[in-house]
Amino acid sequence: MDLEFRNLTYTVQSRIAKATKKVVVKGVDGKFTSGQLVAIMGPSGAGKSSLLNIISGYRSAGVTGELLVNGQPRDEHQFQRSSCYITQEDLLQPLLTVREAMDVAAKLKLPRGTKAPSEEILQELGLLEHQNTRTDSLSGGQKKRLSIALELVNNPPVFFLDEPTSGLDTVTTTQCVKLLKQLARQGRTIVCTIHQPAASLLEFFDQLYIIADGYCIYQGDTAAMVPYLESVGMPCPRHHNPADFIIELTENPATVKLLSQEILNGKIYKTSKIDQNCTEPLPQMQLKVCYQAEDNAPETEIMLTNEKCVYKVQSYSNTASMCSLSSQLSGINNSSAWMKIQKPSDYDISYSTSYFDQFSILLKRMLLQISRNRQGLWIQLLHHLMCGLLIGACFYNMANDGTEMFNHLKLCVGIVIFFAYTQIMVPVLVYPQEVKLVKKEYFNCWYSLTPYYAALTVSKLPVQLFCNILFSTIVYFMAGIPFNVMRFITFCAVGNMVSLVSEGIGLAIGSVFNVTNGCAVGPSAIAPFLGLGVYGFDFAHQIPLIMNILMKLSFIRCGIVAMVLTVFGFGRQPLECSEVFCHFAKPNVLMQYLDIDKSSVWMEIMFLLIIMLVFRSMCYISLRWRFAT
Ligand SMILES: Nc1ncnc2c1ncn2[C@@H]1O[C@H](COP(=O)(O)OP(=O)(O)OP(=O)(O)O)[C@@H](O)[C@H]1O
Repeated sequence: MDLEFRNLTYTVQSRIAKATKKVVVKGVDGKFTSGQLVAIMGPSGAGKSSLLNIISGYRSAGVTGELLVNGQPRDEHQFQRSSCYITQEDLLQPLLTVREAMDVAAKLKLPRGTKAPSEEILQELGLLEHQNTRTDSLSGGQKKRLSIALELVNNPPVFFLDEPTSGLDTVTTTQCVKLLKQLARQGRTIVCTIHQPAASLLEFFDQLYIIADGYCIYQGDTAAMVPYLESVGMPCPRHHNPADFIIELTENPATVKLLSQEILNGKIYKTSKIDQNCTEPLPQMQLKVCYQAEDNAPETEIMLTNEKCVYKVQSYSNTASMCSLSSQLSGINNSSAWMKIQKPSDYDISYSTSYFDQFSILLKRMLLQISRNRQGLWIQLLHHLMCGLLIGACFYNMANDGTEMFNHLKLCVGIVIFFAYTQIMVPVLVYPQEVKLVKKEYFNCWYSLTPYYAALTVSKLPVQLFCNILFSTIVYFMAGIPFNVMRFITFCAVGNMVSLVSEGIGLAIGSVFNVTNGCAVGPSAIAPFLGLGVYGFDFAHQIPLIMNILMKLSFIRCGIVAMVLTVFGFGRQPLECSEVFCHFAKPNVLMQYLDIDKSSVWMEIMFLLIIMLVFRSMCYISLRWRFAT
């Protein structure tokens, strides 16, 4: 696939000062041809990653200009299916072995029943002997190769890599670039950003695209760069690394301007080969092209090129004959091109697997990861056990004492606050990192967001429900709440609902913000709900209307009301009274006093359900929004 971009501009807006705009990429042109290993180079902050993100489609907000594939305006969805983006950070699913990660990628990316080429790819990339190693135990170079291997599963023709050699030693860097060269030689377009490569490494790249201060200052064959610099009066000294030299030149803004003008900001391609334009097919070069379309491949690409000119099939419909004459071909100015033969019936830009398959594959993967996170499981279990015992001990055998009305309330409030605070912290702290990984997989068309989100929600339930029920059971029996099947079930259900709402808030925060100080953000997010929840028990008659409405939105209030109604409802007998008179011995007196006697536990649970759906929808929408930009 040939990639082309014209007049590409990328503008970012400061989040703090909205009026401040910065143009990061400034109206550049360029073309990356298939079968070539292309390096985007430039000094730090020049706009390399930004350019790569734009061309790959990883970033679309603030971008203007034209993006073309094989000379045609590109369809972003289709392009995403045929390209992949490998981030600078090695984003790999933790707690899986190399082989498991490959198998999951193959199941998600290939249609059901297709033989996964995992073993061949691992062999080719030198990872077969590490197939049983966990991804988090791999070395930097191995992680990079695994990132490439995962994307190779469905054999995309275009690879984008952001700084694939960063953090690697010289030997590993060379191995990595050699691998990329090999992939390019197999017919793929490989584009990567790279910091000043050593002279020996530079030779591996076929094409260089050099950017400085958002302008293109060189585009062309690697071998043509030194002669070009010489031709503009900037000869590279002998024994000097040309990559270092051109980067050094960018220190002077006037030189950047001059070089950018010379290359017409990327409109010109400098080549070391014989440069000859071919606009018409040459009759004497009539040739017959025969080919065999691969059965499983939705499309087959054939490049026709010789030293002088390159041809492309303009339109080709008769796939049955598998042959074509060069009279059907027409030359394209000054560029190499691909002959693209599509099998219309196989042409499909949707996912390779159904939503249900994606959901079940992702669910299995998540459950496997959860089950392997032994430390996390033990911490969660012990936390619920210890807190249950502690709260149970504080309110030991008080639940049936008519003289202890305020303790009854404290018990209900304490349980709700425990669930609210416990569940918000984990997603706030952990989810931002997961979002980056999910964005990579989503962008590379492994799966759709809906099955992912459904799997995420379901996968957390078993452990969460088990721990919550364990906590509720301990507190229920230690506090001495009289046993009643419905009361016990509702008691556990209310706790679980509060915990699910709280987790939803945590996910919504984690999906929007990359919070480094999540320990502060989690409690702060709960605080307004807590304030409104407690305010709601200020004997509601005197509460202004607006506060009345606001406090009804507090899930903590809903949780406390539901908990009180559960503990004192379901036909609860009058409490024991050890004194002459206990004002609150009859449960309905307490409920009247709290002004919740007309409330229904089922209504409160329904409110909790609605609030939970609102926050979980917010998380889903924010993920969609983040992934779309
Ligand atoms: N979202 C953004 N908001 C503000 N500035 C941005 C944003 N994205 C990029 N920039 C700015 O644009 C410039 C180019 O950034 P980019 O990351 O593309 O550079 P780079 O060439 O890849 O640098 P490096 O090699 O150091 O990674 C930098 O000055 C950066 O601060």
